[in-house]
Amino acid sequence: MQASLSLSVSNPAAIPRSGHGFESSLPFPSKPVNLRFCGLRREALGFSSTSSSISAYRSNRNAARSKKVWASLGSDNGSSSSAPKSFDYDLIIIGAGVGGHGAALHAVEKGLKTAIVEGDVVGGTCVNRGCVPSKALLAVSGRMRELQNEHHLKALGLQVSAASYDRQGVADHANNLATKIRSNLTNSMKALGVDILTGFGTVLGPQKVKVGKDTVVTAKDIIIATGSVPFVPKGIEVDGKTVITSDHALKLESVPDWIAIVGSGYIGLEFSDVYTALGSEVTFVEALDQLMPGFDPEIGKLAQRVLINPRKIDYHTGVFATKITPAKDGKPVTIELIDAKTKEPKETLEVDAALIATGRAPFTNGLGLENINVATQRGFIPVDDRMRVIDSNGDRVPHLFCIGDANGKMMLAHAASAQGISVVEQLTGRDHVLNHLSIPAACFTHPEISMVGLTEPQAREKAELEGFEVAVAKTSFKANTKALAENEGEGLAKLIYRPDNGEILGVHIFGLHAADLIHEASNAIALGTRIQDLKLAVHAHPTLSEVLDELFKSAKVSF
Ligand SMILES: Cc1cc2nc3c(=O)[nH]c(=O)nc-3n(C[C@H](O)[C@H](O)[C@H](O)COP(=O)(O)OP(=O)(O)OC[C@H]3O[C@@H](n4cnc5c(N)ncnc54)[C@H](O)[C@@H]3O)c2cc1C
Ligand SMILES: NC(=O)c1ccc[n+]([C@@H]2O[C@H](COP(=O)([O-])OP(=O)(O)OC[C@H]3O[C@@H](n4cnc5c(N)ncnc54)[C@H](O)[C@@H]3O)[C@@H](O)[C@H]2O)c1
Repeated sequence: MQASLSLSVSNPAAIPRSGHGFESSLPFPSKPVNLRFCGLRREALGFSSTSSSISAYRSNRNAARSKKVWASLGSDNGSSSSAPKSFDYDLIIIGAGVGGHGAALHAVEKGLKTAIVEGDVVGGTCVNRGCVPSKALLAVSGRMRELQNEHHLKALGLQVSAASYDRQGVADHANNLATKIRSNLTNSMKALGVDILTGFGTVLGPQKVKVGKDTVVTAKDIIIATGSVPFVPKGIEVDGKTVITSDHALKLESVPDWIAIVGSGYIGLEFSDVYTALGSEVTFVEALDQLMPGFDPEIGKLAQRVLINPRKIDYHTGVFATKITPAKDGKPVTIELIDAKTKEPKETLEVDAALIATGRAPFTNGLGLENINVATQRGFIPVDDRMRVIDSNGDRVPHLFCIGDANGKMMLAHAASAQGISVVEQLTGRDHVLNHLSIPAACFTHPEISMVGLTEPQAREKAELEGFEVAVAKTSFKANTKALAENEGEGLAKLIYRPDNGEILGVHIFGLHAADLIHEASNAIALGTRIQDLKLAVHAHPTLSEVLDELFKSAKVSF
């Protein structure tokens, strides 16, 4: 079940094929271990290393609580002979992205003495090169789109003279937001007493981590949360100017007149929204037979009608971009395409720029996994459903967990964080298995797309295998007062469910604020709430949430 889910989110075509190189955005210059880190070692020996009395109090309290935690863990997590007898920390997390951050905050809340190791900057992909700056650019593209839509403005009785933008101003908005959120994340960890150790982390052996060149720290448990980097297929030359990945695109150093976007998944689609709003023409190159192959097909079709067809976007599907050469000496970027099935050469495109959005590769190089007999699978660290790392013999590695993009289960920020929280729950005495089918996903285009659970084809396949019936209910945004008041009636919500017992199998939404609306459905799946109970829930009028109210009410449950 989980395997098929992870494929639906992180498309199989995007998973790096073995032997393909990828561009790492994490060169990790080896940084000297900072003073803060040295202080932590003193703390481990009984000295207070923090200047604030609150932190000192928390640290002592954590240490006291952690003794209890260790005692309560029993022998299940048994350690190998080379394992240390006492520990600097209860928990060390390698990687301070959103996954590591979520795990760290929950760990200190639960009383664990916690350190987080970061080789670059706090916040990882999401904060510095992902969710955060991309959503800042999308906030701009949403407003530009609205201000440029005369028909829409006229329907609201508004008149606005030509909208324009300052590229550097837009870029600054994205960069400033990333800086602000990075600082929030750092401060939240410091305030709660998480020790931030700067340097590249390597697993030396059971319960032992090297930070930077030669500092060794020990912990009862270790979580690997080292994330991912853009995956660039072999044959594509990235110069960072005319052939770029999302790492470069988020800096918005230019807005090309014509840009090819290779890959029509989340990154491709969101950037097509940004670039077309800022005036670029976009050409999609997609290996599979349809655009947006990861979405429910009906939602994908609607998205194509609204997000692709009316915009300055054309596309080539069923083709691989095999060779891409950056612009040079007045010559354009060239993109050689081959038929995805026959592998016959097709055409060569000439464009101003190309954005490579062909998925992400786990960043697990240099982690020292060989020291603990763990072999990666296409770079991903194998884990079980409790995020416990599995070694080359198929056995659990005691005290070692991996969360987030590095395990490849679901490459989303909130999934990484939820996995981290789930691990901490286990470490502090409460067994917990995260239901990945309850984790929502959203694409922040205008309008937005969101989903949770299975697509209709996946649900029908499962139903056939397990022998139950599937039903589908739909509601349109056209019948929703709030959406019509906003002149945003284009939208659909779709519910896939079991009519025999009212179980929700999947919900897909395309429309205004779809990313916020999905949580009623995802929480219902997480908590096991059935449709017959949701039908009785009350929604404020007039709100967009009534789209889901109508959706649940229109389902025919024979329970
Ligand atoms: C353009 C873009 C937009 C996105 N938008 C969204 C979105 O809107 N919503 C969403 O849910 N997801 C989004 N994502 C995905 C999201 O960013 C990732 O799923 C998420 O960042 C994964 O978190 P993580 O903690 O596993 O890893 P990361 O965020 O990648 O963090 C890993 C951290 O580990 C550090 N590290 C790596 N190796 C070591 C080592 N050996 N020692 C020390 N430190 C190390 C890295 O420097 C990094 O800071 C987006 C991604 C991209 C690229
Ligand atoms: N809003 C969000 O939550 C959000 C936004 C951006 C990124 N992300 C995450 O980041 C990850 C990476 O996003 P992404 O869009 O790069 O990956 P993706 O897996 O969503 O899409 C990659 C696309 O590229 C196509 N492709 C692969 N190789 C190709 C080639 N050589 N030629 C043509 N097409 C090719 C694939 O068929 C697929 O459609 C995703 O797993 C996603 O979860 C999430």
